[in-house]
Parts: sequence; C-alpha cells; structure tokens
Amino acid sequence: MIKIQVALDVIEPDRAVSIAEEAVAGGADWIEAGTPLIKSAGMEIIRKLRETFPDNIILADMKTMDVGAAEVEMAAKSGADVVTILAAAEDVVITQALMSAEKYGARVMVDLISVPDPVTRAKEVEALGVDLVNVHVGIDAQMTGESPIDKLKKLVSETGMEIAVAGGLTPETAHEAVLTGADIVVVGSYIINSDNVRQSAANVRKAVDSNEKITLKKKSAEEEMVEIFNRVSTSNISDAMHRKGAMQGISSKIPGKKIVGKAVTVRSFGGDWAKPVEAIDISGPGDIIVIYNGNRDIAMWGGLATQTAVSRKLEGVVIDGAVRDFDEVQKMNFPVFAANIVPNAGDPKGLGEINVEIVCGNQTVHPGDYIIGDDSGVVVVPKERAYEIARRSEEVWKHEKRLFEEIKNGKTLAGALDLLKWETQK
Ligand SMILES: O=C([C@H](O)CO)[C@H](O)[C@H](O)COP(=O)(O)O
Repeated sequence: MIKIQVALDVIEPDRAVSIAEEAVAGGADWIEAGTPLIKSAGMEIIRKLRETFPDNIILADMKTMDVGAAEVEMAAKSGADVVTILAAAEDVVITQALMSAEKYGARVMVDLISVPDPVTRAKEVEALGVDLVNVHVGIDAQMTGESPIDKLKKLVSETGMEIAVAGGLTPETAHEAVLTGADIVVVGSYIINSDNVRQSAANVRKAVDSNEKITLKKKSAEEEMVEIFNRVSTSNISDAMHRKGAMQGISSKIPGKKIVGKAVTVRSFGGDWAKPVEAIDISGPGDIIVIYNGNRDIAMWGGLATQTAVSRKLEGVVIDGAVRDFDEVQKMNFPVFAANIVPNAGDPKGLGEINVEIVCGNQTVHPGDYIIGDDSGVVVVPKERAYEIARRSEEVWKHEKRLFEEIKNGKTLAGALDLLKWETQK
C-alpha cells in the first residue's frame, strides 16, 4: 500500500503533535518531523513523536549535509525510523550515514532536493547502498512554479529504489505521483495548513488509493495567479512580501469592494485631470488606473470619469490624490481607492504622462504591475515576481485559516504561536 507521509513543517512542537494526531486519524501513515520543527525543537520533538505515535514510522527530516554518522545516530537514538540525508552531500557522508543507520536500527532516505541531475545522482547513491530516495522540490522553489512530478517521471524507470515524492502535493498531484510510480507521497502544506487537517489527510488518502485516472485541469500561470489574488487579502500579500508593497495614505472609498488587476499608470499634477481621463480610453477589463497627482486637496477624478470607467468595464482606480462627486461614485458602486474626498476640481491642462513609472502612495508602480485593493488598503506586486508572491500569499492565507481554527477551539494567538519563546533576543 502507498504510504502517506505528513510533513510537520511548523515550528511549535505542541501544534506539531496535534496536527499529527489529526492527520493520522485522516489516514497519514508516516510522520515527518520537518526540518524547521527539528531546528526549533531539537531531538526532543522526535522523542515526543515516538512516544505519542508508537505504531507509526517517524521520519526525522535532518537534511544532513555533513557528519552523516553522528546525525543519524542522534535521530535514531531519539526514536526516528528514517533519517534524511541530502543527495548533494559528499558520497562519504552518505556511506557514513548508512553505516550509522544499520548500527542504530534506522533507514536513510536520500533527498534529491536541488540536485541538478537527479537521475544520475540517484543511480550513484543507489550504488552506495541507498534503497530509499525522495524526489523533492523545496518550498521556496515551488513558489516559482517547479513541480516534482516531471522529475519523478524521469527517475522511476531508472532505479529499483523505493521512491518518495515531495513538493507542494495536493490530492490530485499525489494521485498523479502514485500513477507515475511513487511509493511514498510526502504532503506538508496541503494537510498541515488546512482548517480541517483530518479531512485534508483523508482527501489525500482517497486520491492515493483510487485507481481512477484523474485528469488535471492545467491552468496558465496568469489564471492561477489571478485566482489566488482574488482569494487572499492585501494583508496576506503584504506578509508574503515581507511587509513591503503597501501604499501609504490610500484607502478604499467604497467599502467591501475588492480589486485585482494590472496597472495602467498615470503621472499628473495638481488637480490636472486630462491624462487620468485619457487613460480610461486606453484601458479595459482587468485594468486598474493608478494615478499620482501630487495634490490631495484638488480632485482630479469625479462622477463623469467614473461613469466612463464603468462603461469601459475597468477593474478600479487608485488615486494618490483626491476624488469628488462622491454621491455619484457611490451610486455607481465602482471601486475607488483614494487619498481624499473634496468638492473642488482642477483643470484639464494635459500635463503628465500615461504608462510610465510612477510613485503612488509611496510605492513605485510600473505599467503592468499587479494591483490588489481591499478594505485594508492597496498593495503593488511587481509583475516579474507576481506568480511567486501569489503562491507565497496563498501559503500565508492557509496558515492563518488553520490558526483561526485552533483559536476557535480554545487556543490563544500568543499560545498557538509560542510568542514568548519567539520574542526577539536582540
Ligand atoms: O521537506 C520539506 C521542505 O524542504 C521543508 O522542510 C517539506 O516537508 C516537503 O516539501 C513537503 O511539504 P510541502 O511541499 O509543503 O507539501
């Protein structure tokens, strides 16, 4: 039977144990103490998992790169059945790890993460005596769109080793991995960041055990990205960008309206509304006009501009400046994000430029950058990094969904995150 390995990539030991309990109840077989968990809690977490789950395989994801024997010994003596060593390590590290594993009654899993030629390296480690490898795309690499399935396809016919596969698996991709030839599916985020861990593990179990061929609906990166940006919040995105990207002093003027689209930028001056209004004529569905006006007390956008934007089906407008005719704008329910609302307008002199680099709300915006706005504010995502940021913000969103459940079930936020332990020491 195919094994499901739940990867406990959290840093709080108590959360790890309760997530593991729910995942095992849903059908997970192997329990992985993830690398971040081991770094946070040390070998104690292996002991704790061993004690709590006497009948499950416990894997210590040590990702050892040197001193193979000592690290395997530590993990095995703490109760691990399987210990990971990096395929990128020298051969001697792997042979030392194998000898130590034999001595202390554990198995070595060699992790092919970041190895340029996984097939060749897998054959080399097999020749060293390894019988279990992990075809793995790490979490950071997943965010740029890499998947382990293509690597798995290349490897299966080339080796007789047992093969695990890891890297952002979901029920659909876990099923595909099994059809391709995987013996163990390693699933982290999909299970551990779920608001129903047990159900998510059960979804993987069902997909893995099913003989039906599932055809994956392939979406373009752009479709996937827009779907994610619509699902997550600007707060999630700002977290994913390490707190960068948020516009200052600009807020939603039509509460409850969310926008996701590409920037058509306008630089204008002191209430001059010619260029902003001309920009509407070259924009369409999915576009967001982003305007720098340099004056927050003279309006350069009002009811007539809004009506034109509605007619051309624009996604919204973001204005580092002021808007007027607010009663009309409200009636049209068109998403307007602005710095201010005033009654007085400027003149259409025609100063400024369309589709140039601008600064709006203290953030640099280029034409085509992704703009997301909601009731918390507006964030700018540079187009070159948009896919990666979308994927990362989805992880933030999932992680918070799980935390919401834990808090509803009696934990406090400080308790769930072990805040006292993680207060900064410098
Ligand atoms: O090994 C892993 C990663 O390098 C972090 O330690 C993960 O456990 C593995 O990738 C599975 O997790 P997901 O990719 O989130 O499914």
